[in-house]
This record gives sequence, C-alpha cells and structure tokens, in this order.
Amino acid sequence: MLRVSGLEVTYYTDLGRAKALDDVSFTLGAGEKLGMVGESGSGKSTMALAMMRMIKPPGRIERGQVIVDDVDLMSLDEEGMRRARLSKIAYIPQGAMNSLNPVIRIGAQMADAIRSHMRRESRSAIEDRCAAALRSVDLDPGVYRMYAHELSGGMKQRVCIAIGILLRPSVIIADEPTSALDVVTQRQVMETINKVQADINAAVILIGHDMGLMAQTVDRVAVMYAGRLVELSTVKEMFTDPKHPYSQALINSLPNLDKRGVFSGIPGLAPSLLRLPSGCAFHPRCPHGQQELQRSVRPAPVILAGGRMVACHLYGEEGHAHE
Ligand SMILES: Nc1ncnc2c1ncn2[C@@H]1O[C@H](COP(=O)(O)OP(=O)(O)OP(=O)(O)O)[C@@H](O)[C@H]1O
Repeated sequence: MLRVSGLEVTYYTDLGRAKALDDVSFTLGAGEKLGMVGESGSGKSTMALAMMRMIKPPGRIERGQVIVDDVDLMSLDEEGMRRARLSKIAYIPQGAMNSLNPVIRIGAQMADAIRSHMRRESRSAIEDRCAAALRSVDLDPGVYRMYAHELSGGMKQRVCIAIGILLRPSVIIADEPTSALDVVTQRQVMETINKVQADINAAVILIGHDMGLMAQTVDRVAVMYAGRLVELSTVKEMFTDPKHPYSQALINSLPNLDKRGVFSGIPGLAPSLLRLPSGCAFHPRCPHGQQELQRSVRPAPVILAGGRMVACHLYGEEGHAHE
C-alpha cells in the first residue's frame, strides 16, 4: 500500500545545509499502524511533509519515492499531487485542531475539502459524506452546523480526523494527534483513530513522543535519529528487546513501576544537523560508540531475523542488507 524509498530532504539555511531526512525507506500495509518516534528535531514532521510534498523553501526534497497504491507521488505534476492529497494520502498536522477556521461552520470547512476534489458533487451528497465522517469519529452529525469554539479540544481533534477521512485515503499521517489533550481525551482520540482505520482499512502513521501511548495503538514502531531511521520493529520487539542503543535508551527512559519516580534521560544532546558527528551520528552518546568503526563509518540499515530493521554497527554481521 505504501512504500517510501530513499527519501531525502535538505534545508538550505544561512548557516549551511541541514539534511533533515537522510535515505529513509520503509513499507506499510493496508490496515497497519506505524508509530514514528524520536527526539525533537529528528525529522518526524519533515518526513510527513515530504510524503505530502509540502516541504517549503529553504527545504527541498532531494530524492526518493513515495509509492501509494502503485503510484509514485513524487512523479505526479502539481495538479495530480493536489488531487492525491486527501484522496490517496491525508495529513493531520501538528496542532490541526487549533487551525480550524473560527468564523466558518465546521460543515462548510468539510464541504470545501470535498468540493476541492469533487466539483460536481451535489449538496446533499456532500452533506451525507460529512455526516458519515462525523459519525465515524463518534461525533453527532449536528457538529456540522457548529463553530470550532463550541467544541472541546478532543472534539476539534476528531473533526480534523473526520476531515482527513472524508475521501477515504489509503494512507493517513497524524502528527502528534494527542498533544495538548488531557490523558482521558488522548485515549479517546487514539480509539477514534483505531476505529476510523478499521472502517477504511488505511495505512496509518502516527507521529509522537509518547512511547507509552503509541505502544497501545500501533503495530510497529520506527525510531528516527538525526534524520535517519535507526530501527523499525514490531511494538512487542521494541518494548521487550530494542536493538539500537538509541531505542534502548528511549525505552529505558520510560517510567515503570519498578523504578517509580526515577527518570533516566538519555545522556548528551541531540546533535545539530549542521554539525553531525562523523560515522554513526549517535556515536558520541552511545555506550558502544567509541571504536574507530562507529566514529568513521555510517552504519547501513540491515534486516534482522523476523524482518526488523536496524542501522547500527553492532548488528552488521547478523543482518542482511536493506534494499
Ligand atoms: N524551515 C526550516 N528551515 C531550516 N531548518 C529546518 C526547517 N524546518 C525544519 N528544519 C530542521 O529540520 C530538522 C527536523 O525538523 P522536524 O520538524 O522534522 O523535526 P521533528 O522530529 O518533527 O521535531 P518535533 O518533534 O519537535 O516536531 C530540525 O533539526 C530543524 O532544524
């Protein structure tokens, strides 16, 4: 359903070039959910924007393919890509719920989204489509006639999800869909995403920091570090046996009942993309990073038994090359 291959994005800043996405490849099947985690600045939002072809200057997509239902989005012309957005691939950006227009009714905003794709759709067909989308996110179709300020945060986020699924896309990307919501509402929004996905059998990418919340929802977890995908494993593998030392640090930094109140962060700071460490970008923070190999050679991604992917010298011998 979705195949991302060799995706690369650079931001050309006054201070130099920042490669925010470096040779990112993965696949996702229909009905599958992928969680994308990593520290702030690791390139998660850049990846979503690149997949939507919404990277703005000074950023540029340098290369790569994003194949949805056998079509490479990167090869479409502007009009083709405009049509693909929402109908093939939908993006619910970070803070989407705060960008609903305050002076236009929810229904009109939904109808606009449909009309931009289906010019000849009748008014009643549009209303039916909106009502169905609102119902599938557990909102009363009456929300159609309301304004954003009349809705709670969780309801607004569900409206954004409803807009995302209006045209039943094959791929849905939700960037931090639960940030700024209380924990109860977070769970409800996650449940809504689960339900919606089951309804339309889409491939879903959830971007977020909260490993705990992800664990309950997604099938696989992708870990990003300094613009690269460093590990992609099933949730169970990631939580019971993380392979990459950075994934191990992320999992160890989660609070659990055995170490109540003790938070172990990850030592060191995330590197600046303008001054990436040589070799493996994680080596200065890695307990195994002090050898010549780690300091001078960038680890290539390898596939381990069972199909999980890791880009780390510790596993160079064990795995076979990732395509
Ligand atoms: N417009 C821009 N100009 C220059 N550099 C940028 C721009 N946007 C992003 N970057 C750089 O690209 C890197 C990746 O940013 P991105 O927003 O994708 O990270 P992220 O993982 O989504 O972070 P967060 O979790 O904080 O949203 C950052 O290090 C940032 O410095």
